[in-house]
Amino acid sequence: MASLQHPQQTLGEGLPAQLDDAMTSYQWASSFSCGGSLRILPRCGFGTHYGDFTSGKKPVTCPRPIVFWGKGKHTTIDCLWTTTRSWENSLDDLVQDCSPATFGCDGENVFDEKIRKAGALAADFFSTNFNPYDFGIVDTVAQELAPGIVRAGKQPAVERWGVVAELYKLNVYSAPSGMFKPHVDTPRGRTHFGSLVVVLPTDFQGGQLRVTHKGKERVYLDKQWLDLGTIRWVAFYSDCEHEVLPVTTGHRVTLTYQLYVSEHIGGLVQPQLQMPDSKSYPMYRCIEDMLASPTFLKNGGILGFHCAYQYPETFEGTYCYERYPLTLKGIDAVIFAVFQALGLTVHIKPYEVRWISGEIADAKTRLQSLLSAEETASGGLAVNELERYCGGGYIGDEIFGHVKWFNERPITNPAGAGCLADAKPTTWIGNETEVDWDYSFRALLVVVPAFSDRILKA
Ligand SMILES: O=C(O)CCC(=O)C(=O)O
Ligand SMILES: [Fe+2]
Repeated sequence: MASLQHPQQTLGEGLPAQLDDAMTSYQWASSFSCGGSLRILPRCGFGTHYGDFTSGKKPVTCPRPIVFWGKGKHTTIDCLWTTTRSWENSLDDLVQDCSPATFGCDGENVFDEKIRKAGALAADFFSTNFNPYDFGIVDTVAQELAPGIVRAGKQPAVERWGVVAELYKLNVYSAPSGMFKPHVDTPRGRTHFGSLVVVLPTDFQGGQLRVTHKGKERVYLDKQWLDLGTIRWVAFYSDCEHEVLPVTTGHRVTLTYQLYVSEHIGGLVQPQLQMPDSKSYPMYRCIEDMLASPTFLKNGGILGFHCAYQYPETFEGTYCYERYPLTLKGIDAVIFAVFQALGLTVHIKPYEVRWISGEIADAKTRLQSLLSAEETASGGLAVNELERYCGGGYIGDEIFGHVKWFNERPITNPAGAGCLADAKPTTWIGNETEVDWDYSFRALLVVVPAFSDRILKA
């Protein structure tokens, strides 16, 4: 019996539609990218930048960034520091020592200046004094994008989780036409979720970064003239399509990092960092009311949510699923967290779009079907089969035949389609080729007991 009763319970028919609305508005308001800036403050004499953090009044500043590369070469990157530095190399030296940047396309690293015009130094060919951990950048990314608002429930090891930023490349996009056409970043493993771009303080124009997700667009780095002498950074979910617009003057020099969720970095992330209370999401109340309604999936069944984002997947199949909750992004993490907080089991199953065939019912019919009383014996069997998945075992895709879908199946990310239509006969480009990992969709499969057995956690 449902332990929670709300007045809305009698309005059973409208409840799925309310949840649908709450999910839509959350998606409109939620982040798939974030960014910030950091002022460079040259130091004279003694003293550190970190000491200032305690005052709470001064903005966080950072020292001039220096890049070291080649045999003893180095240059300080600060366009406001105009004095000639005879003891250093110039920015032009750095630009010249970069190799032409490639991108991944159909399993190969391809060089094609119609898609990407840039220079690159791989992380093992340079070093820098700039460290994004020092200025709260990684902490901010963890708070804004961290999929890890969800802890993987039963595992104590997951108490310490956090975000790791792995230095990947130095890139230079130079005038008159340095750019990178729309693409998604190549997935690099199960816990990979995003990309961080740090733009060093050179003087350039153009070179905005455009990131899109489900029709929403954010443009970063579009106010250079205000930002001379600052380091700017942008982080985004790497399955979201993005592009670097043409650089019209100067050199745009960036450090790029791969963002991973990590469970074992202890000191870097405060274990006491709280996940938001699941009850604070508007979806919580909708879901609670829906489950408390006797008309909602009366005889129980598997309620399916198609995830809004795509996730790295490898050929080995759907094992190691215990880590999946840590990497859920945005609304996907919220839906997972809410059902889990209410005491229901939620399984995360990757799939390819072609596995889930058939017509997609319109929203009204789909939501209405959740309130109809039919379906059952096979629903019960499927629930039992799904429970076997609990121990990390494999469950076949037949399960999808028993799922009652809440939302519509997503369409494949059209990354690069626009530019590649002219350039190459393919539909997918990444920032590097990668044969072992691909983006796949995921479904959240919620095991909903029959109303008579439903006990919700308060
Ligand atoms: O430099 C940027 O703003 C983004 C670069 C990028 O998309 C990439 O390196 O994959
Ligand atoms: Fe990219």
